[in-house]
Amino acid sequence: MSQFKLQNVEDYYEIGEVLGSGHFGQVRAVLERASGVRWAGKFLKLRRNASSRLGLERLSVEREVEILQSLQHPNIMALRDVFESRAEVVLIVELICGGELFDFIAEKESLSEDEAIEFLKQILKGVAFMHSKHIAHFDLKPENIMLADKTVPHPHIKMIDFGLAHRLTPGEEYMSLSGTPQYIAPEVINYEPLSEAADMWLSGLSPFQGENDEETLKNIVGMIYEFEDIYFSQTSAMAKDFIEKLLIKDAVERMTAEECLLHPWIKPL
Ligand SMILES: Cc1ccc2c(c1)c1c3c(c(C)cc1n2CCCN)C(=O)NC3=O
Repeated sequence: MSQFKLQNVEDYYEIGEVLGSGHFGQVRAVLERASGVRWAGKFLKLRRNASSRLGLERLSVEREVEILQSLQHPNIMALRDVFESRAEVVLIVELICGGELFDFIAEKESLSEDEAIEFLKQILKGVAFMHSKHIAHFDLKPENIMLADKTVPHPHIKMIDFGLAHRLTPGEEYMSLSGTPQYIAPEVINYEPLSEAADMWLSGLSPFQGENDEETLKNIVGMIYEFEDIYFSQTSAMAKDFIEKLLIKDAVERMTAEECLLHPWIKPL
């Protein structure tokens, strides 16, 4: 059982505004008293007892911490410190000020394929790194792809929220139904053993989006999608080939992150 710092987090960090919240608890801006450096604090409510449905099991928090401690990469949010009290664990993590990639793209008039490739390469390098350590994120979606600083000419990608991440042991089957409907892979919906390939199921503009979650899930399992002209008329054939090689139902046939980095759309000859 991992031991986190038992000191009061507020003795070391001034707690600031809420940046976001989710199933786990809240993310708040924090200021390190000794250095004046700004970080983010992920406040995770712990389950009070085994029968409670509220809060997180301590074991799942330990898993997230252990995974973050082994993932030091320029495109993955860094973990700095961990505090715990009776009711919560606080992860002190890198403050990522550039907002979500999704919003950055939405605010732009247009995004060229070259600009898209520049972002995609960073995401793929981070995913290839975590997969090289047999760690899968299992919740890669636009909200979890952020920018360190969106005011620079070439913004830097930071992947966040490893709350559903898992270290996969070769030969050990891992199933889960967690994830976000419009972005989860067919093998998750079918409750089949999962691998790093579940992270490679294209997320972003989901071509499977249905009227509701049930329809979306049916579209995914049935591989019912189309490159609607209103979105893809200006998309190159190479880009569509890249997408099609990711939207493959059989996880074994789907491109890996390393294979994506060698695809001619990403790495022209
Ligand atoms: C400036 C800002 C604004 C919102 C933030 C964050 C930072 C943020 C951060 C993190 C997470 C898990 C969620 C976060 N959120 C919530 C939204 C994330 N999709 C994080 O790990 N570092 C952040 O800065």
